[in-house]
Amino acid sequence: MLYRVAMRDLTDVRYEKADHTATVTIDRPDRMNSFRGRTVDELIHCFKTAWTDPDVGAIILTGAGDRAFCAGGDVKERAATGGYGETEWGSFEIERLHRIIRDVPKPVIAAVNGVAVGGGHVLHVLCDLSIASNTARFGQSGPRVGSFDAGFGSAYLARVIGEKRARWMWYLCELIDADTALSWGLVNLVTEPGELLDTARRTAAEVNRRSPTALRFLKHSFNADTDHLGGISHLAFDGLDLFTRTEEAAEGAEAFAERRDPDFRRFRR
Ligand SMILES: CC(C)(COP(=O)(O)OP(=O)(O)OC[C@H]1O[C@@H](n2cnc3c(N)ncnc32)[C@H](O)[C@@H]1OP(=O)(O)O)[C@@H](O)C(=O)NCCC(=O)NCCSC(=O)c1cc(O)c2ccccc2c1O
Repeated sequence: MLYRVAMRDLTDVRYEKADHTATVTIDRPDRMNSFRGRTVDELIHCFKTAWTDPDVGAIILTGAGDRAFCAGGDVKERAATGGYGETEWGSFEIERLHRIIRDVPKPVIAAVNGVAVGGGHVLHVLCDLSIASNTARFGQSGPRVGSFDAGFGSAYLARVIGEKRARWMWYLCELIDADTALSWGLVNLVTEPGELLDTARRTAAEVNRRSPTALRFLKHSFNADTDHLGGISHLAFDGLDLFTRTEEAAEGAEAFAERRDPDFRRFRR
């Protein structure tokens, strides 16, 4: 079934605007703010709304509750259905969301209020700035649950924190804490949990005092240096689409849903 996203129909995401700052909140706390197809469509809708609103100068991305910023793709949905559910156009638009976060000509600030893992970790990495609660944890989990992000999610991450650390994150699938993330340059600031949103709003307010045209050109120029990774992402998402239909990927998702360790031994080549 297809549907059209409209602001009044948002179910998975909240959109608020105050003091020239748009706050986009992933609102699925019972699933650790993981995303399904509809969540991604709604996020795109909110980012486009903020992009085209001349009254908005900066955007904050955060998660509902105090446990999770975003736990990536909804693995339970994938284990049950093999996909990420209904979408506006029948396609899972995560690659478009990545592009919009990079391309929107306004600074995007991640307020990481809890765990940022898998595709949720990629979202904060793509934001211009990241501010974390001291309870936040960060990691990649694809090789544990039968997935990967071989474009911005790996190569751009390596650009941000260095090759060894990025490979460690992807190969071991361990979570790191906020202080380690700060020391790796993965986040800009760490705050007390209760001060996170105020700090993000204050940062957005500072950004809003700067020349929007200068910021727009700076963002594009920062991006230009790594934009070729979009081509790799494109290739990798097509590869991931094929991979998620395999028994190996299903073993990862099913093991997560069944709360057991995956057994990938039979897939070694
Ligand atoms: C996030 C965790 C580290 C949290 O651990 P913790 O011990 O604090 O909490 P629980 O494990 O007990 O979780 C609480 C509750 O939330 C449910 N939950 C957690 N994460 C998810 C999720 N991703 N999807 C659905 N549900 C989730 C969990 O089952 C519990 O529910 P109960 O009902 O049992 O209480 C830890 O939970 C964790 O490691 N989660 C999995 C993280 C993960 O692997 N994410 C997905 C990676 S793959 C991905 O993100 C991805 C991204 C893409 O862009 C894709 C694009 C195209 C195709 C595929 C893609 C893709 O796979």
